[in-house]
Amino acid sequence: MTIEAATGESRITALCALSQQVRELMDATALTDVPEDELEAITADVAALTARLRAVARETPQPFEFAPDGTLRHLGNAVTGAANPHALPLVVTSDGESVRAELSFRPLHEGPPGSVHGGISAMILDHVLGQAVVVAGFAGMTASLSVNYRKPVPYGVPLVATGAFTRKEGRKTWVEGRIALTDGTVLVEATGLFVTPAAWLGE
Ligand SMILES: CCCCCCCCCCCCCCCC(=O)SCCNC(=O)CCNC(=O)[C@H](O)C(C)(C)COP(=O)(O)OP(=O)(O)OC[C@H]1O[C@@H](n2cnc3c(N)ncnc32)[C@H](O)[C@@H]1OP(=O)(O)O
Repeated sequence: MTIEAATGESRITALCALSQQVRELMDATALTDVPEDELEAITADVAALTARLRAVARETPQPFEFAPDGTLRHLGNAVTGAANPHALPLVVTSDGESVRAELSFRPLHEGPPGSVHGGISAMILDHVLGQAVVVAGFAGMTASLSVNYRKPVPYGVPLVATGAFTRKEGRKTWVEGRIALTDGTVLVEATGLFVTPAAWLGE
């Protein structure tokens, strides 16, 4: 490994650590009960930190790229990106046929009081289904996503998200998936249609 590559990876590690700290800041913000004067002091501190980060800034998040070990990564992705504070970040694995991710939502993700926002569940399923398309050997953009909410999704509880290919027709790929408790109880189900844009195929 060259010094230049090592330096770059070392900075990426630092960026991921910052992103994790910002997630903790977001969680703490959503749950804090400190008094108003303390809130005002913290707001000023955070504003100062924001200005320091913006001193040297890019226009887009970390790109989809090859990591030094040859694997693909997208550190700026809103769902999986370790360098994006918005991401859980979700870690999706595959057995070559389907995909799976273990996850746990946080109070920050609240929609209805005491449970997770339906849009957050849909976002996770959109991504898991998209990776199921890739594992099936295809690629595409979400054209439609149909979500069926069976039970409220709790936060602070271990969950499993899965996705799998169902069928293919021309540039259209259908996949299905779900978020379930670890005992298999299904909370949310989804089916998705992903379309490979003609331009991606050079058509
Ligand atoms: C091992 C390696 C690991 C690597 C690890 C990397 C992992 C990496 C995974 C990332 C996973 C990300 C998962 C998130 C994925 C998003 O979030 S994508 C963002 C959300 N989606 C979008 O922004 C899409 C916006 N829409 C579009 O760009 C275009 O409308 C589309 C969907 C590409 C279709 O455009 P198009 O190709 O021009 O469509 P068109 O030629 O008119 O239609 C083609 C066919 O699709 C049908 N169709 C098109 N749109 C629709 C629709 N909305 N509804 C129903 N049918 C439709 C048409 O009817 C037509 O059918 P046929 O006539 O062929 O039977």
